Amino acid sequence: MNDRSNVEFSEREALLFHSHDRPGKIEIVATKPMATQRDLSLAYSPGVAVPVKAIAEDPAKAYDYTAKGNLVAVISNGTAILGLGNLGALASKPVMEGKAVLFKRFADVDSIDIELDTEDVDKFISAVEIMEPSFGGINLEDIGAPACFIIEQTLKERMNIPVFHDDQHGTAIISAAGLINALHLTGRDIRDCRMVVNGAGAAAIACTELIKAMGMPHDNVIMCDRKGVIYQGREEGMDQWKSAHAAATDTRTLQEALSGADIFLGLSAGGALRPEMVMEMADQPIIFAMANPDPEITPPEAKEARPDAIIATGRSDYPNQVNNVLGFPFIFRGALDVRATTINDEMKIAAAEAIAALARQQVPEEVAAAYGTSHSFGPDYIIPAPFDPRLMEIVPAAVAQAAMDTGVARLPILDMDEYRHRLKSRLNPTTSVLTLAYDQARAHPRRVLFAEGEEEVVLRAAIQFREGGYGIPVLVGRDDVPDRLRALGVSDPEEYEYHNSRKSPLVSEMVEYLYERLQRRGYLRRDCERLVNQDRHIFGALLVALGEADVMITGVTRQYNQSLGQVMKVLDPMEGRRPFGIHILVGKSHTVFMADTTVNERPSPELLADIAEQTAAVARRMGHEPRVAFLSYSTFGNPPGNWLENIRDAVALLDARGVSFEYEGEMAPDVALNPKLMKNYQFSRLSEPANVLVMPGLQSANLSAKLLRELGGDHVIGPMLVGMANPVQIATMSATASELVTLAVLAAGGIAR
Ligand SMILES: NC(=O)C1=CN([C@@H]2O[C@H](COP(=O)(O)OP(=O)(O)OC[C@H]3O[C@@H](n4cnc5c(N)ncnc54)[C@H](OP(=O)(O)O)[C@@H]3O)[C@@H](O)[C@H]2O)C=CC1
Ligand SMILES: CC(=O)C(=O)O
Ligand SMILES: [Mg+2]
Repeated sequence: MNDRSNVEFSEREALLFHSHDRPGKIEIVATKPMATQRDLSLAYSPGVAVPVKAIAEDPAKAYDYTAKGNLVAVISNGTAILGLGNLGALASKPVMEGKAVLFKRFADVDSIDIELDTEDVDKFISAVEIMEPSFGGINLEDIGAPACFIIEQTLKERMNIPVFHDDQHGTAIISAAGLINALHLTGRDIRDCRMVVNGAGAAAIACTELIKAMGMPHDNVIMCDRKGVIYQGREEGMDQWKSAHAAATDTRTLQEALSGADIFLGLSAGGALRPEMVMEMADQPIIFAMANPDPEITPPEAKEARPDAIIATGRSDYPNQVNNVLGFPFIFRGALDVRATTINDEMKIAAAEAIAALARQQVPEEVAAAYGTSHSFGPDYIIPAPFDPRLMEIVPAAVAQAAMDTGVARLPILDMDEYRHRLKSRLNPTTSVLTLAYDQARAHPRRVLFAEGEEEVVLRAAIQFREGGYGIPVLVGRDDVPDRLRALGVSDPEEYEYHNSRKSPLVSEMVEYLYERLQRRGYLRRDCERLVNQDRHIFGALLVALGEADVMITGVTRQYNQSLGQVMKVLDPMEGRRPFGIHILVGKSHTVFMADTTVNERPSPELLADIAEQTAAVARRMGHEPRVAFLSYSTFGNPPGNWLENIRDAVALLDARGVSFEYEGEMAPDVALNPKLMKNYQFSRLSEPANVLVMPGLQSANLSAKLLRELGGDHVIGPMLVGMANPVQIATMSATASELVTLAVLAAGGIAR
């Protein structure tokens, strides 16, 4: 299918993708149980009559009792399917289904595709306008110009929900965001640039209008269509929308128009821009070849002709994807959440600015990983990737705020911070659990020591930690730390504190400190000197011990137990505590805490009881009412075995201690977690499935945690080390930067203790 980009697939593969399993890309999933007769009576007749009457009395109640408020129709007649042209309503269905699933994937907006088999503008309008009761918003898609302008304008006037032609405004918003950053990088002022737009259809006209509204003078823009330059006085193939952009120019072809131009904006068809045309453009030309599926010119061709160019396409498999997918899910999210009556210009500009600003910030690790290479703001990264999780928090909030500021919000958001948290948790359950911890870390920034500052993943974590405002990173590393930070896109690496064990003035104090601790454990002074100079875990832990940092993060360069062993040469557990590890499993609707997954091989009854109490405390700190299950292969003595006494004694110890949470055991994991199986044990003291699982021993605990991490559907946080006097977190060797930041935040915020 395509041999030039870095993603290859065959036509067969594309067809199989769409046909395998269940044909197509969407299905409907019920949000209410449909298991019993009673459920059916409530969901349908007779129960359904109650909300019917309520809505008849007060139409706004439709938002409370139906899916309307989160439902968007993606509607097309297939007259301009991508850049493939007019292939009809039915052929557009795969694209419309695709848009519907993107709505869901990126912004948790429910969406359904509707293909209307008509090119008659009035019929199209009548069909859509009577759908208003069904939907919270209408996304028009792939309707050719000029019909699309009339359709959208009329529907906007007639409907009281947002109507948004994505090829026009979605594209305009994203290309404006990309252009803001490309101009920024090349030091240009929008008022002095010359731009050539190829295409004069839905997308091209809307993009040009927005860019002119942002300050580019009308006389600096030349627009071309299939017949060449749209000049003043041209009569052939014109309409009122093209005429509005006709230029006073002697040029007649795209090639002539491009001579000396700063910007090429392609919204036409694949292959329309040839390398020799690009050669004529100004220095550092900006080339947005946005036709889909094939751009006007491919990035390799453009780069060969002009190595100094900044190049963007509409595709995800090249750098700089300027595609409306970056916009429409998040724009509708914001509009739906305030029940906006429309999506106005202020909301569009707010979205463009928010997206542009995001690209100038440090790229999160999961995004860098998805790209397969590291990215920071520059010619190959002028626009965030659609799967950047920050889009979901930032863009809808900006759109919702603009809707409120311009008086089109029917349900204003009273607490914007709370709304942003809600946005994050819609997609990523981990973040809702962590939100408080992140807030806490921001409110009380602490000094966090990243002991393995020679590792790129650690540097990334330190950057994210600082840029997120979560605290002050302190790095252990050599003198190239600033250069390496700069290479990762940090503009002020000198602001980062780092300690080099070969040069640190603290070394002699550290050696004394360590020798004092280890002299009766078989260590000579010179052993201690060597440890301080050569072991970053020891050196890092000593920095914490001497008060240079509050929290320590390490673990990516060594096995867990080796890292822990070194750290414990320097730092102590809390008085009367034995450190242990917790893995936190975060699913779509549940969070489970599993312990001890990392430290104690055969916990005694006392230790099992301690682990239960302390893990319950962590669960509480993370907003969950703990229900502890002591796990075993056996449930209440069945099958009988030799290893149950420890667990029973631990349960008895909790009885004696009179703890304030539910606990029960011994029980198998399915009994602990499955409500149906639980019902077989009416005497059990757990009122609901357990959310704290105390494991009987390290073997089963560690391997369960690792299996779940590798195979399970849940997101896994941890292992989180608790019980140390100074907060220390030891990550796994496979940890990503985001995972390191999470551990740092949990430790700094006092949740992991
Ligand atoms: N990256 C993105 O996010 C998006 C990309 N697009 C892409 O933009 C393109 C246009 O889409 P849309 O505006 O919806 O479609 P329209 O049908 O509304 O407009 C197409 C326009 O392109 C012009 N055109 C077609 N071929 C050429 C050519 N070889 N040279 C010059 N002009 C040409 C047509 O000229 P004429 O008027 O003479 O017929 C027409 O003006 C498509 O390729 C689409 O995939 C669209 C939306 C978003
Ligand atoms: C991306 C898009 O909407 C298009 O190419 O039509
Ligand atoms: Mg489209």
